[in-house]
Amino acid sequence: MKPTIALTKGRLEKQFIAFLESIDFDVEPLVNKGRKLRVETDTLQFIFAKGPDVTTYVEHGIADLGIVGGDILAEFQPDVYNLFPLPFGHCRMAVATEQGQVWSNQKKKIASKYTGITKEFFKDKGESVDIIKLEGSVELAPILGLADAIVDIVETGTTLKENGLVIKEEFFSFSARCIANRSSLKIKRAELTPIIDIFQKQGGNL
Ligand SMILES: Nc1ncnc2c1ncn2[C@@H]1O[C@H](COP(=O)(O)OP(=O)(O)OP(=O)(O)O)[C@@H](O)[C@H]1O
Ligand SMILES: O=P(O)(O)OC[C@H]1O[C@H](OP(=O)(O)OP(=O)(O)O)[C@H](O)[C@@H]1O
Repeated sequence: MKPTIALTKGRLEKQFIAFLESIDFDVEPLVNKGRKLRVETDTLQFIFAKGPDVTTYVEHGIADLGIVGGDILAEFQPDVYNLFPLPFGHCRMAVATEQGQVWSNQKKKIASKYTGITKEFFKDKGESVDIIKLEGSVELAPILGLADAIVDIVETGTTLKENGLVIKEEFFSFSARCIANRSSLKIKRAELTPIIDIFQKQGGNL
């Protein structure tokens, strides 16, 4: 059985393929996969899934390695080896509010896709908040009065800016990371070590 790598679809998939290309890996089967969710090359099998599901496939040993955002690891805390950062997917997690919002002492409503991270953040501050779970377009929540603030990913800051929001506090910087199934690292050490080494070494050079 070829080693299996689970890739996060979307942004990270594109950036990971560019990374593979930069280390002279033949990415043609990945680039031309169409709607296929499983692609085999001569040496590897790739599967494509949403970030939280990448961690599930790796945790269950269906995938040996995974490429996933640090945000997903912080939110879901899967039981996997969190091996090393990759040189793409750099973002920050931030609390943001409407420009000019007065931050009173009253209990706040915080909207986020990341309820676990939000809960931990305010718990560490000793502040009790009501958390409202959203699935995306989180920046809408303060504008429309659903929440006082959001906790969300910021990369360039464009989405915040174009929606009249400002960062109140940044608290977590992260990038994409390479994760591994705990047993695979022992059982398939011989096959996985060269892959891990090249990702880690080349990642450091970019
Ligand atoms: N604006 C961003 N810039 C860079 N990386 C990002 C950004 N937003 C998210 N990411 C990273 O990419 C990963 C995948 O995000 P992406 O937006 O592609 O998928 P998603 O969160 O499942 O959203 P969607 O449901 O729109 O596909 C995130 O877990 C995070 O690590
Ligand atoms: O700082 P920026 O460069 O503007 O990037 C940040 C935006 O990117 C992500 O949203 P995404 O595009 O994944 O859409 P979503 O709101 O549906 O999650 C994130 O949730 C922010 O909204």
